[in-house]
Amino acid sequence: MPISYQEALQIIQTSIKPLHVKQTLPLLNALHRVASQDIYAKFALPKYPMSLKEGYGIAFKALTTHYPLLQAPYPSSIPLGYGVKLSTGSPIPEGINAIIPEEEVLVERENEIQISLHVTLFAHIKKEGEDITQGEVLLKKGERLSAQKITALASQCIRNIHVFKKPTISLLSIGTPLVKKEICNSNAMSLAARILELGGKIGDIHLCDENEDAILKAMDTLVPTSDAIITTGALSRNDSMCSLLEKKTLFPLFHHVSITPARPSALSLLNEKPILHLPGLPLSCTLGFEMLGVPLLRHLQSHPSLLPSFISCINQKRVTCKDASMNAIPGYSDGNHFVSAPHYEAGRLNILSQCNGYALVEQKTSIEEGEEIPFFFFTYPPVS
Ligand SMILES: Nc1nc2c(c(=O)[nH]1)N[C@H]1C(S)=C(S)[C@@H](COP(=O)(O)OP(=O)(O)OC[C@H]3O[C@@H](n4cnc5c(N)ncnc54)[C@H](O)[C@@H]3O)O[C@H]1N2
Ligand code: MOO
Repeated sequence: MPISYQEALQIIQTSIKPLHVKQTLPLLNALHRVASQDIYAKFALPKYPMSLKEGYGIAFKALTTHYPLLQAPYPSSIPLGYGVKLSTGSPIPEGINAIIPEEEVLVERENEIQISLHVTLFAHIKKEGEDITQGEVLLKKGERLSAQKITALASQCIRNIHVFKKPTISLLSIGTPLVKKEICNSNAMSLAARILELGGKIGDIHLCDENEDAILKAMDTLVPTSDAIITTGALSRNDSMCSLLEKKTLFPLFHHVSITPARPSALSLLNEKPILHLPGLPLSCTLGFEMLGVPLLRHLQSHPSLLPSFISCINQKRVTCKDASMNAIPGYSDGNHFVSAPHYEAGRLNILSQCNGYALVEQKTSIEEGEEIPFFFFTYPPVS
């Protein structure tokens, strides 16, 4: 009896330990890595109020249009009715409460400006701490370092950050036709590329025949140098991977999940290292990885949530679901609408290259046109 998808996720969360191995890296080398501690702002930015325009700062005085200009060094506070010349980014002297951009000045002389009576107080002034306040959290433990997050860290002169070690994932492709080179190992390359995209490292990629001894031997070789292993293939009834799990030679934390495709998937532990077993059929393998491998990788990297973010999309074309299990339906979304891939049977190989994500639906016989469904982008937020 397969367990539900939610139960499988819960088992990943509760039975697998996140890696929690920390390293310190220079900021740029840490791009896309997961922070292992909160990082706080050491100081406020800007450090002082600054002008956002080339022009003049004035200490506004009602009904005044002529402002004599003071030269630096300024008095401790600019008296009402006086002005100073300022550049973009200049600190604003005490007492200045409005900026007049130079193009709005009516008459510009060396010692005096003439402006209109209508002045907007505090316009074009960036306040102290408006960008970043002292003590503010810039990056949270578990958050991934993006180019956008780097802006804030670099502005604080932070050069090195503490991140979690990348999980090293090894792949074991099971199949005699693979060993005999009758078929090319597209599953391993596909998973390896996806693991790299998700911030993992690839350990070894091994091939082995569909026999129990060969599988166990290969796993013994891979375990010491890997944080986790993914096997593909030989999960059909009576196949060697399936029987190793059924006999509990490899103790399954779960085996058979109520998901479509990739129902025969399993998770086991060998020397405390997680082994995810995915089917060999290419689309079952890749979508099984999205449903179970992505959460495992996120968990190993201490992500607070196992599933990536999703958006709600309006289904554009009726889709029939295979059964009531959690169905992953590959397709394309423009951010608002969803269209499923035309044919996505488990054995198909090159479907996902025309998709940018998948919808997840459970307990449904069909998804009607106009129905709202959750959609997961392969890369979130989507690139291009
Ligand atoms: N009688 C039944 N048959 C099947 C059942 C069932 O309940 N009763 N379950 C089906 C389900 S569900 C799945 S999923 C698959 C699981 O298949 P396997 O994991 O045993 O797949 P393999 O036999 O290893 O491979 C099948 C096929 O896939 C291609 N393949 C395999 N590995 C690779 C690779 N690394 N790169 C590229 N392509 C690969 C290849 O064409 C294999 O021949 O079982 C159903 N059957
Ligand atoms: O994993 Mo299978 O894809 O349910 O045919």
